Amino acid sequence: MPKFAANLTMMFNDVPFLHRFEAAASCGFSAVEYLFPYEHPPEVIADQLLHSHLSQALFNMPPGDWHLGERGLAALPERKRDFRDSLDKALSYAQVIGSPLLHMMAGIAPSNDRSAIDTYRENLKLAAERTGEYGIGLTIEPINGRDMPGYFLQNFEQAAEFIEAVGAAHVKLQFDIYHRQILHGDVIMGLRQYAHLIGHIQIASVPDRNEPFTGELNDRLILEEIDAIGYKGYVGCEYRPCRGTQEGLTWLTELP
Ligand SMILES: O=C(O)[C@@H](O)C(=O)CO
Ligand SMILES: [Mg+2]
Repeated sequence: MPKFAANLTMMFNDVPFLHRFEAAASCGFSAVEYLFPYEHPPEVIADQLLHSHLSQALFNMPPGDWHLGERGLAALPERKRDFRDSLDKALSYAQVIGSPLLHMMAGIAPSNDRSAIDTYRENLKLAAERTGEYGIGLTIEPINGRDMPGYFLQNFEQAAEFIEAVGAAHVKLQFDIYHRQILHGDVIMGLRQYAHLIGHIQIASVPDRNEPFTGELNDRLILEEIDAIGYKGYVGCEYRPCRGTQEGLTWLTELP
């Protein structure tokens, strides 16, 4: 079976963010991910990781103003300056925290708009160069438009084209099984097709984004396939626990 990372944005929400590291470790996790660390100094987060003996799997670049509905800046032609600043901030956090991966969110923009596409390509190239200098991997993730209406990157094939056009080995696909199923279905074929591009995987039940093994997918087969394609990274548990996080972890403790 693959190794798992607790997603601290969605899991352990009964305690404040900085307490979730210890909570994850006490449930047996050896790694964590979350959307954004930026409300806390990176040194404080690095301390939490150290004290809880956890590795950082990944986090996202600053998304713009989340409360105003922004969901990333990479495809926004009028926000190129802000994108560069967000990249700088993410890199400085990733260095202190020790994150091997950064996820670049695209933002809300029409997927077929020429200027959004050109901006996204340009920003992806810039982010690839900068992360490369720091020895950090970069991911992009197709996200379904039901959860994130108007999100620019809603297609796995388009994501693969963007990655291949950059042609840098550290630029990878974030394969979120939940989004994949909602966007295209055919999860196992998707894992096989994009095995060479996958840099990070996340899992949740479909359609409710709860614990794996509670939705419409055969999660056992999917986890076996993740091993079969030779994926060695973490699988992020990016789901909203149905009741308590710890009580809902039987799917994980009962895995062979
Ligand atoms: O799937 C998701 O929603 C996340 O992985 C993310 O990065 C944006 O919310
Ligand atoms: Mg995800």
